[in-house]
Amino acid sequence: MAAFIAAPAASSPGRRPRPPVLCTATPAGVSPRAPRAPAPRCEGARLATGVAAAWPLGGGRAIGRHCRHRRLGGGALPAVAAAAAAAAGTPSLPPSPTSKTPAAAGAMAATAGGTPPPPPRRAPVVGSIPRPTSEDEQWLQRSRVKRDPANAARTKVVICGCGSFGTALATVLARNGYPVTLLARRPWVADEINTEHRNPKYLSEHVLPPNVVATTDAVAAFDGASLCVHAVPVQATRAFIMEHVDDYPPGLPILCTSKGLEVSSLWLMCELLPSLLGTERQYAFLSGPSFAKEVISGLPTAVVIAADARPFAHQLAAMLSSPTFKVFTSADPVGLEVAGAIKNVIAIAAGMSDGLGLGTNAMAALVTRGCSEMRRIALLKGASAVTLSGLSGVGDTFLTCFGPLSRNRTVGVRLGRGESLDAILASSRQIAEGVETARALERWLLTGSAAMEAGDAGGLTTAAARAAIRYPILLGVAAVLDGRLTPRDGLDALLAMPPRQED
Ligand SMILES: NC(=O)c1ccc[n+]([C@@H]2O[C@H](COP(=O)([O-])OP(=O)(O)OC[C@H]3O[C@@H](n4cnc5c(N)ncnc54)[C@H](O)[C@@H]3O)[C@@H](O)[C@H]2O)c1
Ligand SMILES: O=P(O)(O)OC[C@H](O)CO
Repeated sequence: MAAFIAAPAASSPGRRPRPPVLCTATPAGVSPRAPRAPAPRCEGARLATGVAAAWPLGGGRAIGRHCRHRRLGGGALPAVAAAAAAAAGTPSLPPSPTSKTPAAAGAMAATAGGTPPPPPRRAPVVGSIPRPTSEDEQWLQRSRVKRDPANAARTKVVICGCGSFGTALATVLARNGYPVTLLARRPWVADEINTEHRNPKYLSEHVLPPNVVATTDAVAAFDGASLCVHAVPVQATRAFIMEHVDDYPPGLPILCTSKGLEVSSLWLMCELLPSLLGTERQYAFLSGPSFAKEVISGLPTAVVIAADARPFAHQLAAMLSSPTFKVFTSADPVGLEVAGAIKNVIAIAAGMSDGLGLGTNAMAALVTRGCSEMRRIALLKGASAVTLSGLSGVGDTFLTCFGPLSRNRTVGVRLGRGESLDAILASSRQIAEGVETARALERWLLTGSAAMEAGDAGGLTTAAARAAIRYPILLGVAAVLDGRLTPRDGLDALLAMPPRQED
């Protein structure tokens, strides 16, 4: 890991984006403090607004038509995203309630009851993800060659979130030779990791490699780090980052593993993190079928890392890859994240079906139709269909819906057997992200850009009526979690729906 990405060259409309500029300044690997190239221009946003303005962005996020401001309906610059989305005909998520920008406030007023925004004029663009270029392939080769033990030993990784997945990824990285520091919340947890080489709260039966250490001191944890792995649950992320925001070294790249939609903003992690930690750093997102327990046990696992800047994804893939941990790369963080969030909600539904004893036919139908709902939302958000059929899409959905280790599935099974949600959550120490994500999704589907979705939905005109037809499983899970429906009534309502053309 001797080189890292400084910034891509600006692209012009109609021209093929130029390859990212590489910074080879630091032999110790990813340097958060390396001098940066001039900020690129965000062509997508500039074209969309028709103004020759420029926004500073880090990494490869501003590459022509792949600009994240066009694809995302929120993020660090909601006004820009909304303008770009409107011009491109791509719906956007409502801005964060905490947003301070006047444009965002206006957009919120519109969502809250003013004039509704116009429906999109054309269908979202699908398949706009770039193909690997020869430069990408060269990078992949170079990255593989670079993972030599001496270099790894000088590349410190800090992991935020000392739970199951943080601990499992710490082990993967440490086995590859990287020194890892887990940022723990409790001193006794850090002490036991340092003295006994075990995480006493999560996966405690596993001995951690000696190059995994822990601390509760954030300044010490971040000091000298070349990469930060974010494994804090989605709903705790905002508070966690607000607490430590001054401790993050400028430019420290982030690899996020959390899956879900933040309830307060309705944002994905690829929108939330840059809004909290700024756009002048690289972000990548890891997902795919990967139970922490199997990862730490060294059982074969394959995941995907997505980043707007492909070389960054390649570098991270090289850091994490091993014979039992295969890392594919993608340039579609939005697709990966939408799928990662929604599969947890589908898994709750699958669990309910199992808990009710409805059999495998029902389960397969439910999961398949759940995937249709996932696909509809992902395409609305500008994701690639390829991502949805990949490891982070159906791959992780299969694992979570059918795998006995899934916490989300377990919540569903217990609901189906008649336990209350409060009792289930009170008796579980671990996070089931699908619970809060289901609530966020319901709000987004009823008030957000999905509610604006144009097209034929049986002549129904209200957003709620259209959403009920298009997203019966996702909305049904939210209603059950909220106590408005029993699992039995929810599944009966699904069965009572008239058959229609499969889509
Ligand atoms: N466990 C898995 O198999 C797995 C696999 C892939 C992805 N993920 C994702 O990784 C993320 C983390 O999941 P996990 O399995 O590690 O969860 P977990 O329940 O095992 O642990 C959560 C960790 O977050 C910490 N935490 C909670 N609130 C916090 C706060 N306010 N500030 C700081 N830390 C806080 C807890 O102390 C704990 O260390 C989730 O989004 C999950 O979907 C999990
Ligand atoms: O245990 P779950 O339901 O949170 O699922 C874990 C991971 O997301 C599997 O990839």
